[in-house]
Amino acid sequence: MKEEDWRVLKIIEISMRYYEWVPMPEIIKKTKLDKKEILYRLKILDKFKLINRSSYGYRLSHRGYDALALNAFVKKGIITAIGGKLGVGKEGDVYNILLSNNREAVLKFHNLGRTCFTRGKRYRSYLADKRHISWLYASRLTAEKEFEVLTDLFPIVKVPEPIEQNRHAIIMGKLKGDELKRVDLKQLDIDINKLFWGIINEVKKMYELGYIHGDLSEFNILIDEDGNFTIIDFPQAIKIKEDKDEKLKLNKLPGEFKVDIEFYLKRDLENLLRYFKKYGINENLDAIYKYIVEK
Ligand SMILES: Nc1ncnc2c1ncn2[C@@H]1O[C@H](COP(=O)(O)OP(=O)(O)OP(=O)(O)O)[C@@H](O)[C@H]1O
Ligand SMILES: [Mg+2]
Ligand SMILES: [Mg+2]
Repeated sequence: MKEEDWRVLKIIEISMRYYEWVPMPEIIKKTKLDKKEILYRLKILDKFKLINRSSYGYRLSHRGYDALALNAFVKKGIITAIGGKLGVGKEGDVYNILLSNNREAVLKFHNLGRTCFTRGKRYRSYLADKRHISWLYASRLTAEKEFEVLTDLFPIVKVPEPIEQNRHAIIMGKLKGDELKRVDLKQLDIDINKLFWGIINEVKKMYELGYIHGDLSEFNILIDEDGNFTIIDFPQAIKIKEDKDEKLKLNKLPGEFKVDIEFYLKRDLENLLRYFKKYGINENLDAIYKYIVEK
């Protein structure tokens, strides 16, 4: 791809703030290229499936958005190679990458709207007042959110190191190990009770820093063969203070926000208790909840 191809693609990206389908006259006006050249560039972009077209005009495809983020990382000299897919989540794909300092890392694309928007509710707190949200905007917002949370938590809490963010993509430190869900803890030479309390203590630290994970379960904790664990996947994290402010703005009684915090935190804890019950850990939800929220 040539510089002009990227230019046309970026103009389409920018114009999508105003158009569902960006019309040709707009592309001509903004790129200052002539129509013949633009048509040629669009053909290339179309060949790589970076755009979609209709009778109204052109728009960025999900792949096109991925390409723009990737190109930005490459141009900044951050990424030198991209490898295989590590995982396909409901909201995005995770790839192995190589940084320019030869360090391995992972790249996570947030792709909201590619699948259905069933998790929409969780995002409502920060998308509430933005009408007509496009997947483009929503995906970028969740990536920014996840990056911000990781930045606030790392390295105090055991989470991946945040490295870079661009558009809907974040680069973070690569972790060894597998999802708890896919590991048989009995096969590991570890103290399961210690692991459980280790995770609970991370949740407590997270809470003290003002966050609730919001989707904590055996799917979002990675563990290596030595029993070292890391908590991942933060786009839906709940910022305790922000929630408080939001509710106060809506003229709710101060007591009411506590209900939400308690609900989300207890739901996370219930997931953990359910998982660890299979390994003979029988702790009481209210007692653990109290342990986390008290100073
Ligand atoms: N920093 C990392 N290092 C190694 N592997 C990772 C890392 N981050 C994510 N993964 C892998 O990619 C998978 C998907 O990542 P993550 O859970 O963050 O994305 P998601 O799309 O939100 O997934 P879900 O649909 O489960 O919510 C993880 O389950 C894990 O296997
Ligand atoms: Mg996940
Ligand atoms: Mg997730």
